Amino acid sequence: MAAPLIKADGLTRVYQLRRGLFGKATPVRAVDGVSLEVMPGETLGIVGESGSGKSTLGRMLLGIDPAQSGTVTFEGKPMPEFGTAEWRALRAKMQLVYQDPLAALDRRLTIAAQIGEPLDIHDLLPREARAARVEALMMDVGLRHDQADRYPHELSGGQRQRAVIARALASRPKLIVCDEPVSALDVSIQAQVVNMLRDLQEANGIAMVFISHDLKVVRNIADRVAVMYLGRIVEEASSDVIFASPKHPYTQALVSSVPVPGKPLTGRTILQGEPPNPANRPSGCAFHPRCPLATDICRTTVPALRTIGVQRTAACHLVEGADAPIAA
Ligand SMILES: Nc1ncnc2c1ncn2[C@@H]1O[C@H](COP(=O)(O)OP(=O)(O)OP(=O)(O)O)[C@@H](O)[C@H]1O
Repeated sequence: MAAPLIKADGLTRVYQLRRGLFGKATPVRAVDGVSLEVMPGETLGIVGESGSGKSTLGRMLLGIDPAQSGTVTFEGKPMPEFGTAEWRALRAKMQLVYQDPLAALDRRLTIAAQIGEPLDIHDLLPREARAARVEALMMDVGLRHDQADRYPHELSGGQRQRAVIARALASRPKLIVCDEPVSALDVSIQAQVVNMLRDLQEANGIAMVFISHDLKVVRNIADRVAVMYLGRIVEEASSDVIFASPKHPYTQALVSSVPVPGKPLTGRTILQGEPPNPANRPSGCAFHPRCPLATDICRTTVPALRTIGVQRTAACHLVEGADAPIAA
């Protein structure tokens, strides 16, 4: 079997949340013992409500946010420490695209200059070949030739994100982490940008971690989906399995809120209660205060992430058909 491109083992990140200048610091476990793998060319969707730790996990995978414990390996080697020469060299192979293209772009540089930046930083192409590569990248993402000399503020939000994606592709990365890449865009163009990303990722065999709170978008792009709740993965399976037969009550609630064209929204499971506060983690299963099925064990005992059948893992006491717990 092929080896994973990137592998995370037991990743944990704790922030100290301080209220006011002299307030007592409260530890927030933004990411709590997360393990995952992404195969070359595969797209892993990461979903969950705001504050579930998706962005922190994405940054940790790229080595931008350090782990308190746990490891990341890329192509079988440990992730070098952030900021070192080894880490910078590896950045050509792993890119980040996040929500706000205006913040990601330098407003004083033209679009063509910025798309070509990685080629210069990593010294990837002779000067003569650079212009042609930038032009090809612009075409790939659907930008016009005459937009090369424009500045970011002269483009629409969608065009800016296309430029950011072209820049991310310039160094021929093996992995792109996309953190809510279309959430800030007009709904009418979200699908276009997602379809373009999927086509480019498939054509170039790039692995992708696609972070989003929007399950409609994830369904359209991910091969596999990991569902996060309060810093932990609570269910993971292929996209088909997650959307056709979610097992964890949290996943069921998320999936049932996704509209399916031509189907009325009946039988929906509405998520009860407040979104969770990571600084105040409930005992037992962190989802139990909102879970319609919670029993005594859910209030007292943290459920282990277990394999369910052959294709799925889930962390829920009530899911049946479970095999042995996965080793922590
Ligand atoms: N730099 C930081 N300092 C302190 N706490 C942080 C920091 N970054 C994130 N957190 C906290 O960690 C938790 C997880 O945040 P994170 O942004 O990773 O979640 P998310 O699922 O991506 O949410 P969103 O979609 O709102 O960005 C939150 O409670 C957040 O407040």
